[in-house]
Amino acid sequence: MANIKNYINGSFQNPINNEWIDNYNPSNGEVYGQIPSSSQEDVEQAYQAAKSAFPKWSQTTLDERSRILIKISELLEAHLQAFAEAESKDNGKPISVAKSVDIPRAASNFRFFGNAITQFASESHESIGQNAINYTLRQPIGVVGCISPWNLPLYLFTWKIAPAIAAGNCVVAKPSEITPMTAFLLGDLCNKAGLPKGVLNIVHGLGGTTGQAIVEHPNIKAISFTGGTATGAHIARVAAPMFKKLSLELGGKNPNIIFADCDYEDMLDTTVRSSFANQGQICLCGSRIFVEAAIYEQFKTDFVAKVKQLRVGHPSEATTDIGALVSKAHLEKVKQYIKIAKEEHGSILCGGNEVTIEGFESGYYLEPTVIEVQTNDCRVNQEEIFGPVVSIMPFETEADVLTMANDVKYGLSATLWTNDLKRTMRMSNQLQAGIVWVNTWMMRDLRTPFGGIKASGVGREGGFEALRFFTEAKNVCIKY
Ligand SMILES: NC(=O)C1=CN([C@@H]2O[C@H](COP(=O)(O)OP(=O)(O)OC[C@H]3O[C@@H](n4cnc5c(N)ncnc54)[C@H](O)[C@@H]3O)[C@@H](O)[C@H]2O)C=CC1
Ligand SMILES: O=C(O)/C=C/C=C(\O)C(=O)O
Repeated sequence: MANIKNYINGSFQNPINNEWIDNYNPSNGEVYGQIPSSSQEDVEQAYQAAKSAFPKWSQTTLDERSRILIKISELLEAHLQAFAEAESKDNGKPISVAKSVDIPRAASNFRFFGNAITQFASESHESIGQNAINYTLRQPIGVVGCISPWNLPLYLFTWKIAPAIAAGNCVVAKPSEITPMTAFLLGDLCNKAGLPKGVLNIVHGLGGTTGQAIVEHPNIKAISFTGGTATGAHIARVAAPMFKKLSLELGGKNPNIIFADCDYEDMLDTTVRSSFANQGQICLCGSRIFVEAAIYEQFKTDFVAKVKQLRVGHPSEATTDIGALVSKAHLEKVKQYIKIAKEEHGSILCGGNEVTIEGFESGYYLEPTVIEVQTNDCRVNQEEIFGPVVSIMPFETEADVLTMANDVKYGLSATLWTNDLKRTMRMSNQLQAGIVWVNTWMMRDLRTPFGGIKASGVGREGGFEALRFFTEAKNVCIKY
């Protein structure tokens, strides 16, 4: 059994209440370890450790903070294989994805913010004619909370804790209880890299108890959260009256808009990826595909043919394109949407069924599924499914597709396929999304603002936006 412990004040501890949660391997449906079901007392201990570490860490030079973060990055790279195997086992994603995407990006997050903090500058404003100069300090907040989801476990966990620590804060962090393993393994690397004890504290447990205790803690002054929109709304209700800073990265129902003048083969390959990467469990996946009528039938034939070639298999097989979904409950949720699609008179063009993998019959496998819908105004097009399921439908005009793309409660990302520059400019301006990709998908530059509008969240992560979130601006005005 692979048992996990809390990482508090630089050491590994059992939960005070000695209560545990089973940890499942999605590839075979078996329990393979236990994780702490931490209580408010554990969160308080983590908070106290963070509070004690803060005076020194907040005064640690930027060079030293940078050195430690880059060292963590190097250690992650040195342990790539072990971390990728752990991530794949915990989450069900193909090991190839964990090895080429998740763990390298986690390492990049530390390297990026290790470098970024040395370039982070504050502003000054000369009050001309008033004999005064203003300068703005960017001070760390103190103890901050970071709560992350299960779809990109270490990738998103480190996307929060790296900027928080770089900016001089101390952190109480909680990974998803569904995928806690790599966050647990990270603690050891932090010690090896020389991160002072108490700067990062990792408390495991359920959202409604452990997560809730972080959000409710009166002295944890900022919360950075990624996860479902309903949970984000709940966190906002708890945290807002306490005047906490909030960064909420929530769900998406992203349009993938394909015009007839696009580079067809590039579009086709990328659309398969943007639909089904990570079993479709990425908030940025293009789950609503709109295709210009002139190429709709051709696209439908070619897309379905390519999707049928995707191999659903055990995550450890090099040939696997689609691994297991993250949990039994999530598999059931996604299957429920396939049922809803049929009730709504959608046509299942391919997929729609569970897959049994020999030797792993209790794993959570589902065929990649393409549903042809008649209207954007159906549940399959309006609600986040977050699995290997996409819808397709044709459109006639730019105005029509823009209306449909925006006619959804979410506003995270949008992808546009066209070679028409003026159309690109018009549509990029009008699409209601925090991120627009044109002729590409999920091309990431960590300096760029990342986040959504509408029900997709509040605030931006990435680059200096993240460092601004994790600092308080204080203006000093000096009259001379
Ligand atoms: N980034 C995204 O867009 C993500 C979206 N989702 C969506 O959310 C749906 C539900 O997935 P869940 O695993 O239930 O996500 P969730 O939003 O409940 O979980 C995300 C994190 O929040 C924590 N959490 C839950 N309740 C909390 C609370 N009251 N206070 C503080 N922390 C809390 C969880 O323990 C986990 O660490 C998915 O089916 C999917 O549609 C899920 C994961 C990521
Ligand atoms: O920062 C990125 O590159 C990706 C972020 C993805 C999510 O926030 C998500 O899928 O939840």
